[in-house]
Amino acid sequence: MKTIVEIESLVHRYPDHTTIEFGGLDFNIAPGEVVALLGSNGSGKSTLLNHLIGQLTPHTGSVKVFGVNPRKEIKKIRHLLGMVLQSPEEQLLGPTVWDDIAFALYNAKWPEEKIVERVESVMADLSIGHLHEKLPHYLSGGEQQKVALAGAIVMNPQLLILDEPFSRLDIKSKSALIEMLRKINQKYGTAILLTSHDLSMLPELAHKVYIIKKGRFIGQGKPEETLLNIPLLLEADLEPPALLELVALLRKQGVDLPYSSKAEEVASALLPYLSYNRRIISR
Ligand SMILES: Nc1ncnc2c1ncn2[C@@H]1O[C@H](COP(=O)(O)OP(=O)(O)OP(=O)(O)O)[C@@H](O)[C@H]1O
Repeated sequence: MKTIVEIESLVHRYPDHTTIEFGGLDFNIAPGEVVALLGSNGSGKSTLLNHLIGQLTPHTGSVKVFGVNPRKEIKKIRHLLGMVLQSPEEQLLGPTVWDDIAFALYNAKWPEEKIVERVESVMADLSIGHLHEKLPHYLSGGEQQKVALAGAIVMNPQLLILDEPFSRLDIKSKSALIEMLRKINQKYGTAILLTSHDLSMLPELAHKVYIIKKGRFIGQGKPEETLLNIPLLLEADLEPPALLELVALLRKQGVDLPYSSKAEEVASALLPYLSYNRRIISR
């Protein structure tokens, strides 16, 4: 299968000699794939993302993104990448929200009317149209995250890299972001790599999940397999979402439940079992 991201025997060494050896299962991303990288604090997620965008130099091993070494040739692939890193406020450089989001389009010399059309459509998708005159510096954390995301998707990247995209968002904004990422993925075939500790949001979004522990990829698969593998999640110090844990436990007891992070779906699959038992008890 064609891949757009590959790493091989990657070892990173920070100046203080903290060393992360990425290993275990192969890590790769195919065009149009939505990949969630899950791991506890310090497991190496941000380090890996920084290698993919050419911010770090491998101690040994290699990284390929769209077939090139991002550390050496980022200019060749920069237009294919959109990213929001862990401190989105550091990415917001325009004097106003509107300028910030439009920045890459002006740089790419888009005609003015196309720029206005595109920026307005992205702002509407993220429900941030009301912020257009605001100074990015004075936005709330969640608003900054959305503005940085708008700046990342405005050029229709082929790979969107998101470090903890849900961390500052309230529940309504999280669901809206999931919806939007799904839309971008389906409409434009944009591949997405995101990191998260919050597993409850992923079942509806990710095509593939990697579980990382201290640089080692210890699990990989479809979310419905990986996120129901409770021992694997616990081994990686990840908190299994309560509903998925319940589904996994009841499935082991032979109860036929769907893989879902929606309580209503699990509840309606459970109801027939409950009414069957109630009939037995009342006899
Ligand atoms: N600049 C640095 N200098 C030295 N060590 C670092 C540096 N940045 C990260 N590390 C160390 O590298 C390891 C991996 O860090 P990384 O930030 O990649 O983890 P993470 O999985 O993204 O964690 P989190 O979920 O907390 O963001 C940690 O042990 C961290 O202390």
